[in-house]
Amino acid sequence: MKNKLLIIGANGHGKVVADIALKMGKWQSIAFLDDNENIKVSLGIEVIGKSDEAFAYIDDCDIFVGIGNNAIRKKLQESLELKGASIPKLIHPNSVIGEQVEVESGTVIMAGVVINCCTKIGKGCIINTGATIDHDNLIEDFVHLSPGVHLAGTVKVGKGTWLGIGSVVSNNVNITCRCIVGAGAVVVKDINQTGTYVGIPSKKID
Ligand SMILES: CC(=O)SCCNC(=O)CCNC(=O)[C@H](O)C(C)(C)COP(=O)(O)OP(=O)(O)OC[C@H]1O[C@@H](n2cnc3c(N)ncnc32)[C@H](O)[C@@H]1OP(=O)(O)O
Repeated sequence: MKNKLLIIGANGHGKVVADIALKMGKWQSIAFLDDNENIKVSLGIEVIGKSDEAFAYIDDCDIFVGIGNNAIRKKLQESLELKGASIPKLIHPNSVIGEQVEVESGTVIMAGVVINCCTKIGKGCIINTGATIDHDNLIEDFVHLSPGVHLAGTVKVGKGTWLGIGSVVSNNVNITCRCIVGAGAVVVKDINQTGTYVGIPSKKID
């Protein structure tokens, strides 16, 4: 771990990420990179360059990708990993993490999240505000669980899948890779085909 943190992305999601990093109190200084030249300061934190400048900071800073889009976050994090960057995990002090929970690098766990025991969360995930993940879940890399998502016990969410705000998944359900589950959907059966699913019970629309 280094004593400076660089966050790529100074927009809405990046700001929430920075807020969590501030509350963790582990870094002496925090800065942003963002490709929008019009953003000079965000949340009172300076934007010091563009995202492709991140590699110049690898020796001095921990680097975290604060971008909500799963595919873009994956691409950036994997290119940083290849260059040997130190990528932290960010865990809000007001989240509740059970015993034998594993969380990998580049994942952010936001305020009010509850993760019950024996769950594994991969790298580069977003576990957004107030989501709950019950026991024995497997959340693969670069998944986004939006605010207020609830996963029952023994759920598996495949790589790059995005669960929309307030969606719910019943126990023992598997969702495959790169799916989108719409806001408020209820998933009661396995989703084996990549696509977009909405409604109660959820049905494929795309
Ligand atoms: C902190 C943060 O902000 S984190 C981000 C949180 N944001 C979210 O969770 C947003 C989740 N997004 C959604 O639910 C979106 O509606 C999506 C991704 C499922 C679909 O978006 P699009 O592909 O643009 O689909 P579109 O809006 O054209 O809708 C297609 C059809 O599905 C219906 N539909 C779309 N979303 C839903 C939904 N969540 N539940 C039920 N029906 C839905 C639409 O009414 C439309 O039906 P119609 O053809 O009969 O008119």
